[in-house]
Amino acid sequence: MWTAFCRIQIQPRILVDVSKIDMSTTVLGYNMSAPIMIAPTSLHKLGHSEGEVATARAAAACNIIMVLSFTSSCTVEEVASSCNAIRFFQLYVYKRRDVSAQLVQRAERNGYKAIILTADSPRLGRREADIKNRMIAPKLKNLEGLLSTEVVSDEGSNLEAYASATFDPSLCWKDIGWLRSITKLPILIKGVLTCEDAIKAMEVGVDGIIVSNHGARQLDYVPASISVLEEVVHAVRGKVPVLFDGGVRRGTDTFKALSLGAQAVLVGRPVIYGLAAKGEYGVKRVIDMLKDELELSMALSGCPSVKDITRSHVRTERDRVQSML
Ligand SMILES: Cc1cc2nc3c(=O)[nH]c(=O)nc-3n(C[C@H](O)[C@H](O)[C@H](O)COP(=O)(O)O)c2cc1C
Ligand SMILES: CC(C)CC(=O)C(=O)O
Repeated sequence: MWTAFCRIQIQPRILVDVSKIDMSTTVLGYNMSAPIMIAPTSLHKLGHSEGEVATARAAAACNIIMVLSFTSSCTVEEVASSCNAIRFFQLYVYKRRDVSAQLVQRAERNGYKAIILTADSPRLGRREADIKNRMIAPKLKNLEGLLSTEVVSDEGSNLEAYASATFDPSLCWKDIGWLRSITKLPILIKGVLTCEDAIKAMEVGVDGIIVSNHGARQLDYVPASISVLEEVVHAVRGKVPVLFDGGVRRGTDTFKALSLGAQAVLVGRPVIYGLAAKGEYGVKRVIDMLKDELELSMALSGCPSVKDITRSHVRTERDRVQSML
């Protein structure tokens, strides 16, 4: 993914008044200090004893939106009562639909503002490190009293065994209607990589799209998500917001994704690294670094505000090929 970002050049404009840089923006009408969000990642207590509560407090301190994973270590309620961060809730749909429905309804009751349906995981990808290390299955506090996620298997990845036992591989487009019937919250689909799926998502009436390849953890040989962002943006034609994740490590990466039409980026691994290193402070540092780098990139590109970042501020490989024809 990093090499895909490297292939995109930035085309700065000079002699623009950049004495003030405004990174603020909105997603689904919620204000944020910068177009950077926290991607849903599971089990934050593997990184730090305070888990998602620390992550959420950092999101609140930075005034950015956090997406809580369905497979979080802390409960929906614990995270909600820990701070005033704007939170979205990521959903996996289980074979036991009633369990997923209860989680959605708890999220709604506890002030989460949107449901992010992760649609790229009917099954778990073949994660060979997890198989070799005999990855443990998560004990999910959210599901206490609802469903046991303990899978007893002596070999391979217990995470994979857990996913096979619980995730519903029959989930399909018509089920967006089911999800609509159980919540009033906006629904965003995470895992779109083609314009065909972007069009289908709009046909079933989703409120937003997240271009993502799940951090390259699912299917090998899918494209780097940054390389398909633009075609999805074209297909969507501004009808719903398009968010982006995958490989954002620098402010320049955020700048490139915004130039190609993303409304905001989500960041996965860097947040977990910051959490593991220094808890809430570590996550805040990671976000502050990404914000500082974006601010400088905007200044040096002649973009005083997020809306000033346009398609003509980047040059992709396709642009270079076309200019040679
Ligand atoms: C350790 C880990 C756990 C993840 N857990 C989830 C999850 O529970 N739900 C989900 O939708 N995506 C999950 N993802 C994918 C992220 O939401 C995101 O798509 C991806 O990590 C973005 O790429 P980045 O890590 O390069 O920023 C996970 C990713 C990682 C690295
Ligand atoms: C528990 C897992 C299925 C969470 C996930 O989405 C991931 O590890 O990529």
